[in-house]
Amino acid sequence: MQQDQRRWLKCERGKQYNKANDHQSLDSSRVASPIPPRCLLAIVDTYTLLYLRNTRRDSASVSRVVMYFVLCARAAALIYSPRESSKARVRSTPMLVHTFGVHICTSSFESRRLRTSQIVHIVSHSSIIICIPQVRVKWMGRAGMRLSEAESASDCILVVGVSRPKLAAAFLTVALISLFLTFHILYDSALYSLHAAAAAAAREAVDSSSSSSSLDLLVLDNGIDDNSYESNSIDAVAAAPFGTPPAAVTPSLQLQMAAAYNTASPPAKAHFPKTSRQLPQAIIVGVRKCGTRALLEMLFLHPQIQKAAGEVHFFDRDDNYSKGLEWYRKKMPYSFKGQVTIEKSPSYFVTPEVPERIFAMNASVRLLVIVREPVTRAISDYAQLRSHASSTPSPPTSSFSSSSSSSSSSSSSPSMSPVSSNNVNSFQSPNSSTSTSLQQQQPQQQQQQRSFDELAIRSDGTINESYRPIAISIYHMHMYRWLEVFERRQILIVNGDQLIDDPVPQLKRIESFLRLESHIGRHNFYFNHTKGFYCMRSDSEEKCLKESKGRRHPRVSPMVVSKLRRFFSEHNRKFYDLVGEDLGWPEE
Ligand SMILES: Nc1ncnc2c1ncn2[C@@H]1O[C@H](COP(=O)(O)OS(=O)(=O)O)[C@@H](OP(=O)(O)O)[C@H]1O
Repeated sequence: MQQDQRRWLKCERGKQYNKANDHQSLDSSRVASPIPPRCLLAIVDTYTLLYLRNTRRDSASVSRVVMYFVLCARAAALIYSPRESSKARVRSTPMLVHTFGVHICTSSFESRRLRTSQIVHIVSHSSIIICIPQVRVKWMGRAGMRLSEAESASDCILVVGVSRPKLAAAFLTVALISLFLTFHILYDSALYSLHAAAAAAAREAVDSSSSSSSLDLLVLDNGIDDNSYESNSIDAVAAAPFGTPPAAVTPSLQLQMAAAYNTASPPAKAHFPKTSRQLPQAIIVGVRKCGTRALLEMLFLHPQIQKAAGEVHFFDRDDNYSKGLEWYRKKMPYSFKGQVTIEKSPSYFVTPEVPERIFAMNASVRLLVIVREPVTRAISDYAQLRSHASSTPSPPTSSFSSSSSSSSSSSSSPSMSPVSSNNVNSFQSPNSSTSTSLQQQQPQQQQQQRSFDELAIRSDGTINESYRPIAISIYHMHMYRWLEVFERRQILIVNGDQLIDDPVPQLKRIESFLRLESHIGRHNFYFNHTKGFYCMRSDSEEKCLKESKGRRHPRVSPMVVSKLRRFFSEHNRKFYDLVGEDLGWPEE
């Protein structure tokens, strides 16, 4: 105790000394005598205190040796470069003390700054005690800084510096968050790689299954671009005049599709613990060529959204539907609890049975209907049909169905009322086409060689409403069926034209519709001038949709366009009334 008191006195004496010599250069002769020989100057900040507290002085660890050299260098810098700012030095000095093995004694220091010249002086004499204030060691008890009874009495240090617990806490928080994020990113990328590997394996399986078949019609893309599964099948159906049974998908092709899809499902074991395949809580039900793929990919930027690969066509194809919900569930991606699984199959929108089937699966499902200005959509549809017709080899045939026959059959087709039982099949996709033959594709393929103008406007100048690209664009004819089954609040109408021009506002609407936190923002997009569309950017990659999205449209005569717009204006108004939103499409 006596020793403690002596040390205390020394500190106090130093304090007195400082008071007396406030802002004066130190006179070493005046302070030399009462000072124990091993006392050194210490300028201690919070981190050093922590370090001092947690490191045993007698441990000869590598870090201690390294520290010794570092501190000696710093001491030299301090002594020989007095012109450096005192602030920097005050920060760098404390370790000196630790290395030279000094203990800490504290006192109620008065507030006062140590001048650079003083520090230099102190260090060069290395045997001075001055108690300098501005020590606010808030988070280390004073007891922790006092000498214990057992310890040597010869050491004492000067404590100068500023304790910064808040800064330390901030650093610690940032460090912890960075650690957490790093871990999260690693975990995410591992998850992504596993899924990618599963998808690649699935694609390989599909490739091999389709290449081994005699018909090379099926191109299944399990990833970003969807058109594959839909394109060949639905396009063929779409090419048919409205109201005629779909003709493109042969039984053998259907079998291939089913086989391909069976093999295409990712291996059941490729998933993380705590993930499972969920039936979709939200479905993009259409409309074809309105940006359904872009919408799904953009939504997939949201961490809470998982998307099904490709198009599942569960509800619109009887053969798929007959396989049951478990089959459908297995087509869904693995998801964590709380994530929303989304599927998109654009032909759901126009297939009469679909609303009730979806309702039977989940009465509270959320539905997204993306629409686009109807004439542009029809032209886009035509462009796709034409592109696929030209890339699909024509079977040898001499038969050719003239345009008038197609038109007349269309005009005599039943009205589009879906409640008519005759009409149920009119929009039915490939599942109902099992009785059709390959030959029936021929006129459709050849039909696509004709111009849009010819196909959309009959020779007598009337609109060919039964031409499928036109028929699909008459949105209210399909929409009302959905509203007979679902409440309006379960359906969100997405503006496909705006999604092209400026995706973020539409995506924000959807996030809120799906009750998800807002996450997707402008940082997720950049405009690709070559493509003429927005492309996506996430932490890991930048991605544009492939060429089949954003095709060059054929030239359509302005007269035909304005004629079609006039035709659609009344239908559009009916659609606006039905959904209670005016999408502002041009009427001329
Ligand atoms: N960001 C972005 N990049 C590329 N394409 C975009 C994008 N956003 C919307 N679109 C529009 O999406 C149209 C294709 O629509 P779908 O994906 O619904 O087509 S499909 O029914 O699945 O075949 C496609 O139609 P076309 O331009 O006629 O090809 C695009 O206009």
